[in-house]
Amino acid sequence: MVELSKKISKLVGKTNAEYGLIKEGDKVLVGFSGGKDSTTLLHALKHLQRVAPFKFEFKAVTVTYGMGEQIQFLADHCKKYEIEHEIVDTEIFEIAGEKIRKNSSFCSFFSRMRRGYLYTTAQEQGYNKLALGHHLDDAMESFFMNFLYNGALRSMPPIYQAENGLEVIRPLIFCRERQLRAFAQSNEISVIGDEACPAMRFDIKMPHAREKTKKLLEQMEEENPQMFISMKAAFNNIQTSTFFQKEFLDNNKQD
Ligand SMILES: Nc1ncnc2c1ncn2[C@@H]1O[C@H](COP(=O)(O)OP(=O)(O)OP(=O)(O)O)[C@@H](O)[C@H]1O
Repeated sequence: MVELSKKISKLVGKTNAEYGLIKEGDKVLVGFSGGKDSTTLLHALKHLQRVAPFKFEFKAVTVTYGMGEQIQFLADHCKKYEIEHEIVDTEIFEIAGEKIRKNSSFCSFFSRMRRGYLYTTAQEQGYNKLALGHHLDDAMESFFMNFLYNGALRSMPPIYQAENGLEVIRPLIFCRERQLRAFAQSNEISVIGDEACPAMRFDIKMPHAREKTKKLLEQMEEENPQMFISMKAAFNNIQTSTFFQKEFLDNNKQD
């Protein structure tokens, strides 16, 4: 059996209760890339199944891109830990090559297409939730990328509804990336590397904005080790009437 740290299991249980992520009778499809995040997610859900006072089922699904990925070890991992697993083979790589050039849009194309396959698989097989392995560092990176490069204040919610009614959930959203890395290392679980997009396994560089944002956050945290605590609190303390957007300023009174 794997050792899940108390910190991770507590955080996942708390997040689950606070946001109503998984409930009695849910059927949850788990996006399993084989990276440290989704691998931890599988084991966190396995643990939740053992300790939660409600029953739910889940299955891991790996989407391949038609890039000759070697993923037998993912199937082996799931078999070893008695986790149901399915591989959905696609030709995303070929379609991407035809549609876009080798630049940063490659990564968002991959992720949109992959999400599409996961939504369809969930819908076709009667799953009502899709769980993804995003964590707090992902949410903060996404916030800063949108803030600094895309002109939007947006991040990654713990739960949202996709167009087809499927609920997408992020049980690890309050875990730090380093906790997930430590989980994989201490259990000697082999995982796929941390590339921000599958194309990077080949000859495509990490998108400029993402790379810059990651570095920026690292530097900021070195100077202010409490930074993530404050940022997490800020995400729960959104004062919309202090910005420039007109619809939030109607009848705006401030002390
Ligand atoms: N090929 C895939 N098949 C199924 N689900 C995937 C796949 N790739 C990513 N996902 C899901 O989407 C989430 C976010 O993907 P992303 O590539 O941004 O994360 P990541 O940091 O590489 O995570 P991980 O460490 O789990 O690979 C993953 O945690 C996982 O749940």
